[in-house]
Amino acid sequence: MAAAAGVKKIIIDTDPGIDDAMAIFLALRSPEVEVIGLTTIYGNVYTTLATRNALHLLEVADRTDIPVAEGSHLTITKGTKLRIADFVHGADGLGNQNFPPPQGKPIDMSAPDFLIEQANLYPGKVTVVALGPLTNVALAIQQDPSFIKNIGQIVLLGGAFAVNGNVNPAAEANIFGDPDAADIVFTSGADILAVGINVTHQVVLTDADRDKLASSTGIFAQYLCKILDVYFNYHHEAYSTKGVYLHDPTAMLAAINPSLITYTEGAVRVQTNGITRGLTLLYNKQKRFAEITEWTDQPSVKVAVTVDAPAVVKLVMERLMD
Ligand SMILES: O=c1[nH]cnc2c1ncn2[C@@H]1O[C@H](CO)[C@@H](O)[C@H]1O
Repeated sequence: MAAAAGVKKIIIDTDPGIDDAMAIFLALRSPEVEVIGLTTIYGNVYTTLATRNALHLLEVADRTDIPVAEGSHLTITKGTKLRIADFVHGADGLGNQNFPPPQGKPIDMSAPDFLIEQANLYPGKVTVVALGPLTNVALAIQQDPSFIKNIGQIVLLGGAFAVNGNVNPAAEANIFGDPDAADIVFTSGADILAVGINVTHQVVLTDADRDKLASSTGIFAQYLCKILDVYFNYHHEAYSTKGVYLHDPTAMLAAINPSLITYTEGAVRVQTNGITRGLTLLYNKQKRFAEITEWTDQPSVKVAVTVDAPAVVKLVMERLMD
């Protein structure tokens, strides 16, 4: 599909994942962006299954023209003990539906190499929307010193800024998945917008919204209603909210239309060990500390603070029911 001028090119780094599936479909239904690739990562599922699910979702959407590049199977420190959130998304990552295996295959290039290639090809024009742990993005930063200047923006779903996490009171799942990678990304100097669960927990798709989705004949609405049960059940058990949090769709819409959120700026560091491993801490730079520390001269990133939640839910509903 040829892209019109002014359309933002995006690469979705993803661990599908039920809310990832929603975010991917949302991007495919958004005229403001052109999805130029998916890269895969562990998180909600292992990387091999994330790749399979990414290919499957593109087949459901009839968009097999979009390449899928497989990402890292290990953390950036070569850790093999991964925390996989199959209890949120089902063993298959997509609501235990036993979908047939996809026909397609990933391209013959790793996710970090694909990110670097596309950033070089369209300098300043590509947005990475990172919906899982940040290993692939950190590897791209390490492998190519010009990546941080060639990449347009990195919009990431991650962190719990001044609120409790969702893995434990300290940490949000994507940052907890690879805290070392997250710290590399936050301190890289790239143009970064972090959308944390302090924001996404304000965006709830209610049981009534789901019923409305179910009444739509749109292919995405029909497909999502099949896989959403597991995600709703998990939320009913784990939270007292009457509905599910729209983490990945909110980050996707923040990338598509930044006016849906407001943000603050400052340096972000990630705790990489101890009981607060995965904690994200924002330094607002309002005090000039005399002492030289790990915070001194760190670049500023954008951290989302408010969201127009009704507008986000409305867009999600409209575009997925279309
Ligand atoms: O309770 C949870 N534990 C682990 N992962 C979760 C939980 N809830 C949602 N997610 C997944 O992690 C990201 C947001 O942190 C989202 O991508 C969501 O799918």
